[in-house]
Amino acid sequence: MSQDHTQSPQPRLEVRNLTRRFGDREVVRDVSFSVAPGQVTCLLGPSGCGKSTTLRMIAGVDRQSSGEVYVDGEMICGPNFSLPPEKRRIGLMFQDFALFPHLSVADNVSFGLEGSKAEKRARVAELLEKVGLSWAMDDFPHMLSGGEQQRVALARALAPRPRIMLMDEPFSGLDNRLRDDIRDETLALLKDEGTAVVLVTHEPEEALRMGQEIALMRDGSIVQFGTPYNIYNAPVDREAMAFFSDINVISGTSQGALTDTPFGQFLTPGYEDGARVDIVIRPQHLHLDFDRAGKGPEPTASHGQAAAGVVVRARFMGKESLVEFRMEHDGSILKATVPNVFLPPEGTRQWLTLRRNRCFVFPAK
Ligand SMILES: Nc1ncnc2c1ncn2[C@@H]1O[C@H](COP(=O)(O)OP(=O)(O)OP(=O)(O)O)[C@@H](O)[C@H]1O
Repeated sequence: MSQDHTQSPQPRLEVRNLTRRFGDREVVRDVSFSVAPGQVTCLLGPSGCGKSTTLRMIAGVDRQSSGEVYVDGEMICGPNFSLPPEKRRIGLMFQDFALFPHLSVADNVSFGLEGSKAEKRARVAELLEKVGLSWAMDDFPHMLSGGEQQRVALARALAPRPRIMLMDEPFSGLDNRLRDDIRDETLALLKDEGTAVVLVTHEPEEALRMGQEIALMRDGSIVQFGTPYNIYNAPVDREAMAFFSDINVISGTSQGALTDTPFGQFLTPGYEDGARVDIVIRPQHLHLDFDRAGKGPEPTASHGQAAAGVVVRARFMGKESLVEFRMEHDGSILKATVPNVFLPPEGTRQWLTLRRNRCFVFPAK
């Protein structure tokens, strides 16, 4: 059974049970989700998981094997019906957007617009103002920077007032600082226009930053759907957790619904006696006990008991430092991020605790 990721009230875009087979391989399997006007849903996942194929089916440039797509409640493709791409009122924006080099910025934006000359001129002026490029109206694309060209492409995609915008890694050609600015501007503009957006990315930071909702995909299926907060803080499995950050794994064996670890006992309800379990935690939720080298802190309800490890590596990374420990109890390596410039010297012995409410229990791999 596929999960229903649709929501009320009526969504602008609704994708129901989309499946795409190439030969006997299902590259997209039973994908369902919906997007409200002015909202951004990110399709996030590793290369080859089926994100672009999903987008291509919504755009109408690829045909689904089964499933349906609705826009404002009207079916645009289904078992015996497929509206041609140009009739779908769907805007597209890809990484290798191509502006017409021989047309001015204004003509690029008005290309494909219908209506009187005056109407077109007004819409072009409105959009160029929104993307901050009124001054470049008469310039040609080669006279603009990469970021400016991207903004022209956005204005051009938005000019015909698409109900939906499909974006496939649209920002990956830009350098970091520029990318952050353009992402934020783009979001504001899309919201302002009330466009429903599906954004494909393989970068977790981009999805967390851009999406009101994230569909995490793996091997053609959505494995988790939710707000960035929930996807990050309540991962469905170990892979979903590891997709967003480094993880630390503390292995144990469940006995009487409890698992003993050097960090104290964890509740592991639902696991049979003898089942191997992994307690998983992100590096920022490991705490270092700075004050009492040599003598561990007392156990607490929120942090459990402390286990000792020796610093094997400490790296300064700007806002935070990453410290790696070799644990005394089993020689495993645990990583902790420390939110300041504190860099303990290699070889220092320290006590570590885990924030217990940030630990997840998953079946051992
Ligand atoms: N026309 C096709 N014929 C056969 N297989 C295809 C075709 N198009 C895509 N695939 C396969 O479908 C799978 C999903 O591809 P898709 O491009 O949707 O993935 P993706 O998640 O967007 O990856 P990327 O981020 O690398 O673009 C891949 O294994 C790809 O090889």
